[in-house]
Amino acid sequence: MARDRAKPCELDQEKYDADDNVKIICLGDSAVGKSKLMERFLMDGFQPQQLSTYALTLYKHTAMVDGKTVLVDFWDTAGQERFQSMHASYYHKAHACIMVFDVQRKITYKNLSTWYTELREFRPEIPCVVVANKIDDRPVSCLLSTADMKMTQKSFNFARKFSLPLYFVSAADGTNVVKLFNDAIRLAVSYKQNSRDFMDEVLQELENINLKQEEEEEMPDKEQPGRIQSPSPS
Ligand SMILES: Nc1nc2c(ncn2[C@@H]2O[C@H](COP(=O)(O)OP(=O)(O)OP(=O)(O)O)[C@@H](O)[C@H]2O)c(=O)[nH]1
Ligand SMILES: [Mg+2]
Repeated sequence: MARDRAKPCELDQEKYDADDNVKIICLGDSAVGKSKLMERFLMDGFQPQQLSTYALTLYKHTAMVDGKTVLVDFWDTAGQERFQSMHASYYHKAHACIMVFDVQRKITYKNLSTWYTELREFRPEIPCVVVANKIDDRPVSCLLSTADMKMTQKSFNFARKFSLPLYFVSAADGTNVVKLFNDAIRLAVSYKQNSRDFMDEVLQELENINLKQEEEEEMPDKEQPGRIQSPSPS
């Protein structure tokens, strides 16, 4: 964020030149590591201080997808109970969702179903990925042992139940973070390009009408068909 704030002009230029833009939202209980994951991806850093997101932080990122510039808005919100039912505008026109839980705290895994139900109320069709964060806290070899693998599959079968991709990541050491975010961006772009979501079409239509009106207001002298033009002095 700080980086983007320091270069507002460049950002505007990028926005102007971008081939596309997408919105990706992040959901999950408080302290699962939503903000730290964004920090790791966007700034390649990790400050282990314990600051909860107050209400909403918007991170802007430019990505290249198949040779095209894509502007990505990452929306990060507080997962605290007092905010647990998100305002509808948080979901508004989102193209993908990253849903995070903490492998150390079972309750954050259990609460995924509440987050998922709310997500689907507002965005029934957008791609959603499930993220098991903080795998650095437990030995990775443990996750890979046969016995533990069974436990992992059994206890984390939420993703399988809803056919959602599952990523084991660590914001602290960076494991899988770049892959997670790059995949999420691709899913968002592909959803935006291919979706036949009715609400999206209606909203796009309204936006086009507004743009047309704005253009007409900006160009009042534009030649109107059938209008009589006074001869210009030669
Ligand atoms: N060990 C370890 N700690 C992590 C990891 N990711 C986050 N944390 C720690 O978990 C705590 C919460 O991280 P945040 O990113 O602030 O959590 P959040 O989901 O944004 O929380 P809210 O803003 O309250 O919703 C911090 O103390 C982080 O240092 C990780 O991958 N490994
Ligand atoms: Mg946060």
